[in-house]
Amino acid sequence: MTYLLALDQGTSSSRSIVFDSQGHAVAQAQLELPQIYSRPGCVEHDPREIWRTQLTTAREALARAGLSASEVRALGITNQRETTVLWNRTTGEPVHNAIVWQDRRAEPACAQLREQGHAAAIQEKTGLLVDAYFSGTKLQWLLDNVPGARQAAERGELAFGTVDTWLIWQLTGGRRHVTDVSNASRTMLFNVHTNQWDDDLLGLMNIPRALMPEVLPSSSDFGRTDADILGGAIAIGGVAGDQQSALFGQACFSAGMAKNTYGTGCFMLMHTGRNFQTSHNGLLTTSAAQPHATPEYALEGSVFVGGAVVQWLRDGLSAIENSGQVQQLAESVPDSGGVMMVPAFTGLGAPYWKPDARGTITGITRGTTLAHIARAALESIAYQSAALLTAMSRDASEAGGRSVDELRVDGGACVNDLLMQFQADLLGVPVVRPECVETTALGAAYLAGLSSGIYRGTDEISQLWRAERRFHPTMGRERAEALMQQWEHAVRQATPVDEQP
Ligand SMILES: Nc1ncnc2c1ncn2[C@@H]1O[C@H](COP(=O)(O)OP(=O)(O)O)[C@@H](O)[C@H]1O
Ligand SMILES: O=P(O)(O)OC[C@H](O)CO
Repeated sequence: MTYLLALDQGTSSSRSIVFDSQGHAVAQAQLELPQIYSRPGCVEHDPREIWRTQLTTAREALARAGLSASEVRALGITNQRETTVLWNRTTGEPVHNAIVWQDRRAEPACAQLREQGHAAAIQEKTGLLVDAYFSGTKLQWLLDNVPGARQAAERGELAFGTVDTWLIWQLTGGRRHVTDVSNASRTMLFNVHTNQWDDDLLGLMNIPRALMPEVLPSSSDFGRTDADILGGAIAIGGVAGDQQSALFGQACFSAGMAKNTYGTGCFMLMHTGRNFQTSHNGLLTTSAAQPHATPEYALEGSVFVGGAVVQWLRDGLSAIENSGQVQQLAESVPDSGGVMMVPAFTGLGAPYWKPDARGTITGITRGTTLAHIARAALESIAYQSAALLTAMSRDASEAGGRSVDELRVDGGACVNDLLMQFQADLLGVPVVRPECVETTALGAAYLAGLSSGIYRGTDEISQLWRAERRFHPTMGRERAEALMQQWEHAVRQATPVDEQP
């Protein structure tokens, strides 16, 4: 049997999974990553902790699988995206904590870019809406605020990287400073048409080019691990940002194929093939994981509060003791009894982009019980995701592309059958849960398997993808559309008057 090791460095934890070449998880290990909330609106990670936790889990996963490094054909890396690390090339020491994707400190720099009228050109080149979410203005902040950083950067002494780049630097003992196109596409510094760093964008954000890593296709030679790190050298053959990696792990390789990950938030991506499509419906365009040098794209939308609404039922309302109980409670009533919940705890993300919206529960009557609220909470995950799919379908049809005919799902909350059935009902297309829901890590393993010759092409990977359960829509379209209208009405109620259209 041939094995692949996937490193999955997420926001809240570092995980490593050993897969066999058939895509079955053989062993895994996971460690939590400490979050550092230095000031309101700021979220940081210690880059050394990122490395320590990742390395520990990689060693543990290999030990649990009973494998030595020489029995692993290749290693793939997938990671939380946009999170920005800056370090000294000679000492390998970070000059500051990593600035995490959720961190809002770069908003003033983004406001300036918007006021100066650069938003349209940035969207055209990068596919992104100008926002503090992306790495470019985070890096600009570090150069402007860490004493001596700008001068050191101009002397070529520093290196910038997203988390993949930082991990590869560590794994190769500082010999490789590289990233892949899907991670580069989240920096707001990368031209997704030419697959090159963009000098105009680097100039706009005042970033010396000497800081930037080499960009490679997602399935490439990213170097070999130092022999003493994992007990032998392993080829690093695949790298992708976590959402693009999940799209790859779900075998969504062609236009119109889409996946939704139901974690703390929800991330929906639809492949658009080789067509770069600018969204007119509140979505981002991003580089898909690219096995070859040819650019491939996806539309992406994110929901800030997905499974987190279930955590709120558990921790905020004490309505359940663990997330698994939500289904039983919600199923104890036939429907939400007209209750609608909009979990805009931190505003609303795509496709609404309402930062000042706040959570609301509407439609409460004397007969409303906790079960109705639990059901409405669960349904809110599906409503938000349905709004994303509607936006994607609009974008696709405006561009004359293929619309989605099934939605592949993964992430912690996709185990909830009630949620998946309601999702299918709202969408009017089947929702399909694969046998392996570890699709993020699996995507990175597949990318590594391609470059190391285990798979001849993506067709072979498509053959390995297997559905565990298919949820077919059973609700009439009229009813589904009426429910979506009620949802949109509830969204307006959750939105401050000055943000309403
Ligand atoms: N049975 C369930 N029904 C609904 N939500 C669930 C269920 N089990 C877990 N969740 C939710 O899934 C989320 C965790 O999923 P996970 O993919 O591990 O998230 P992340 O990668 O964002 O940390 C939590 O928000 C949790 O509330
Ligand atoms: O680490 P996750 O799963 O929360 O994903 C983070 C995303 O990549 C942010 O864009």
